[in-house]
Amino acid sequence: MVKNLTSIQSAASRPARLAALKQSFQDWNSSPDLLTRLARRLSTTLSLETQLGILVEEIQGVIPFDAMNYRHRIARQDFVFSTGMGGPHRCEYALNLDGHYYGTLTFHRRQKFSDEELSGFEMVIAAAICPIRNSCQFIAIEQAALTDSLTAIGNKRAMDEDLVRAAALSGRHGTEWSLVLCDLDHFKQINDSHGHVVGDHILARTAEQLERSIRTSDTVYRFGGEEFAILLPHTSLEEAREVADRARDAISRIRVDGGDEPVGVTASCGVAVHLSDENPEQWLIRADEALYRAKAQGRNCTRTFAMIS
Ligand SMILES: Nc1nc2c(ncn2[C@@H]2O[C@H](COP(=O)(O)OP(=O)(O)OP(=O)(O)O)[C@@H](O)[C@H]2O)c(=O)[nH]1
Repeated sequence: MVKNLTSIQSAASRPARLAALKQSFQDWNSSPDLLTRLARRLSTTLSLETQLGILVEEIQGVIPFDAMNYRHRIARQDFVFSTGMGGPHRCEYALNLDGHYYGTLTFHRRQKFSDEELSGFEMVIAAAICPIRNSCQFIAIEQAALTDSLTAIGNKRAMDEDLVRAAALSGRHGTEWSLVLCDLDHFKQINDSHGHVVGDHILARTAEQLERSIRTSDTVYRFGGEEFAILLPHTSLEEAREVADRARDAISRIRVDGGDEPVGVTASCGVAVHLSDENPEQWLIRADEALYRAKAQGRNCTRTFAMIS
């Protein structure tokens, strides 16, 4: 109680400082100074794209340029931002902070940049690098939350998000979406006979093989222990069935060193094409029913939902 009273009294005895704070807030909020405004605007967002757009706007006001490009590889994905058309002269800045790299910024112009302009770029980049670092780290964390750590492909959360998007897009412009569920056969036996390390190697190789057997527009996920899925845009049920059979064939060729002998595995697949007005759960349930039928009918085969309805 006494302590609280003291702090209230000491706060009340500092009106000059409060007035200075108020003034400084007003200056900060409406500052004509580029670096203050830039730092304030960049700190309002964790979208790297929005930040780079702000950077373009603010720099253009002092140093004219014809094009700006930014590129960085974040969490195994290329992030590229480009604006304008490049000129023959360029200056390039690798963004490094505390020993970490946060991408490369390149400015292009028809006329050569002067030394003053070059040092101007450096000052602006020095003010922008911390917010850019924060956005890069945010993308990496977001990506990690959607990635399966053993196989480095999308996890269940990524699959759930993509299924919602796919169900919304399905049917628009005549787009057909198919879903393949792919479950390794008797995987428990592999773990029990050869150990979890061998099992883990098989899971990692399965993800590799699945990624190799699809187009770049298709996506592979590991959504359970030995359960994988492939989401296929612009793909009919019959085409998806062919993809599933190709994936099973690729999986059946996997051989992992199991000590005495190489260890192989087979997979069963269930396929369902998205029906109009169907929600993602209903779609998933139908693909799962087809998979259940593939398991029940001897494994190492593909079943489509159409065949069992
Ligand atoms: N090595 C390894 N095993 C896992 C992992 N996640 C789940 N598993 C194992 O996967 C096995 C799945 O077993 P079940 O669900 O009985 O399926 P199954 O033996 O493949 O049988 P069917 O699917 O009916 O052919 C279990 O033994 C789990 O312990 C993992 O990350 N690594």
